[in-house]
Amino acid sequence: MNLSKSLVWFRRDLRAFDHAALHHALRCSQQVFCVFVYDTDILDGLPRDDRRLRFIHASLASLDEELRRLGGYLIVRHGSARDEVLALANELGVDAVHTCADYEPLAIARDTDVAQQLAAQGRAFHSYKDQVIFEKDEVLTLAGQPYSVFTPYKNAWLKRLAAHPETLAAYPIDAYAHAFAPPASAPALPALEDIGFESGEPPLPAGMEGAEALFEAFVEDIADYGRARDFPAEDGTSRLSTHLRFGTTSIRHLVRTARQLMLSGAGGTGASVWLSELIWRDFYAMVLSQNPHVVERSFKPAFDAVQWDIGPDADALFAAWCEGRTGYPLVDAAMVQLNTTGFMHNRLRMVTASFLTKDLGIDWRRGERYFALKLNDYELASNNGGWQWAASTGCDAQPWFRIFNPVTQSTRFDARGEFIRRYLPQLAKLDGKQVHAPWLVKPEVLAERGVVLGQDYPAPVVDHDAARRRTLERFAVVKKAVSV
Ligand SMILES: Cc1cc2nc3c(=O)[nH]c(=O)nc-3n(C[C@H](O)[C@H](O)[C@H](O)COP(=O)(O)OP(=O)(O)OC[C@H]3O[C@@H](n4cnc5c(N)ncnc54)[C@H](O)[C@@H]3O)c2cc1C
Repeated sequence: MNLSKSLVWFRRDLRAFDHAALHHALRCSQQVFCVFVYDTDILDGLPRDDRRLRFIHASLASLDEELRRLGGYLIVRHGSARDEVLALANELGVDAVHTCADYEPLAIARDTDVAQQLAAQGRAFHSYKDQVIFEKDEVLTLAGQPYSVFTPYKNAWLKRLAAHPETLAAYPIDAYAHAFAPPASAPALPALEDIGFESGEPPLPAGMEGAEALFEAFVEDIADYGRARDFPAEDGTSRLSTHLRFGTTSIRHLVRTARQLMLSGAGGTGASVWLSELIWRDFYAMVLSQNPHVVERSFKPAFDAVQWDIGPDADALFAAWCEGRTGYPLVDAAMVQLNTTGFMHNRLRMVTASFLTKDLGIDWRRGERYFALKLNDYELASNNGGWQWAASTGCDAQPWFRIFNPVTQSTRFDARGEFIRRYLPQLAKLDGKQVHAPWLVKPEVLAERGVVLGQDYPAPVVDHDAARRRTLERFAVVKKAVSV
């Protein structure tokens, strides 16, 4: 390719290092422009005070600064992304638009549309793999089918990486920076208020430097990750999910580092456990791209026969779950963490998703949508995969007869109740034994500790054992249809 002018369209790849589309555009063009669009097709459905917008806004400032250091700049537009990109491509007279591939069905439809309209203007559209290590059908079973179980997928993924180590090679930018179009009359980046959102601090350190600071701190303790990652009161995980979601870090950089730590022995057992988590991310991206029906329906069609509870009682239980009023402290503390910070620890995502579907009998799609609204790191593939796993409707799912007991999970993973007390101060005076199931504590003892059930903290909205029996009945419709 030998192009005169190119436009790089940034979406969920807000960085200026190890960036596939930027690298290719710079290499093959004489002049490269960069754009990000605050896409009204996505933003119109969001609340005006959205933590993710604050993260994006801060990350764009960091991206623009880095692009300027390299000799370029970022153009930021607000509108329907497909219209804005087409208009800008026309305005600048570029030969091609370059992007990093997105595997979500709506994004694929948008990109196909943009590619067609660009073609009609005589311009090319190039899309490059960037957000995962292996995409689409790059890792298949020996029979040429997509995997539906994680462990064999992971083994095949590792085998493919061993055979193709060049997959992890970084896409250099600096060496080709002379091709950046200089920032002649670039307007300042718009403030969040200019696009109808409230401004404020991002929910976590944003931008490339925010990601790198988190990663460096995490690597110090990565050896202990295999143990620490299960305890929500500990700071035992990387917290990089939001950065991976918006591409302020590079998945190749993370995998390369994890592998180096494994090879050198410096990462103990933790580095390989952490690498597995990154492979889960690729797995769910693959599942979505190979099975787009999961967006609306169960991965396993037989599970569409499950009848979830609906009606006013189910609505009231759903509201109690959303607001952290179920009377099960670990579930409630987790929901308060989500509502107040936009983050929820992985163990608690499993516990709360299991509770909604198996204890309250509510459709996983309602929970999935709530998480989508609240999570800073929300991404369709991992969220859908996680929910279908917990609801037992997905690939490699938790079998429906293994139902998390919210009290046992609490005593096991928050033994001293530290996490619960952090998010439910009304239970702060209960000791490590009482805090997991306050309804089992004598009312006079509770009262001494400042808690009246039903007043300071709710009584449980369901009885777990009875709910468990109802769930087993609910799943009886699929018992014969599938083998587990
Ligand atoms: C019901 C449910 C919903 C979820 N929704 C999302 C979501 O919307 N976005 C999201 O990024 N993750 C989601 N996860 C996966 C996981 O909970 C988060 O990735 C993790 O908690 C993020 O914290 P961390 O960055 O500290 O993770 P770490 O433990 O440090 O893991 C490193 C990275 O590996 C990836 N990862 C870890 N666990 C998983 C997993 N189970 N599936 C896929 N990728 C994983 C993430 O990119 C994560 O940042 C969901 C899990 C469940 C059970």
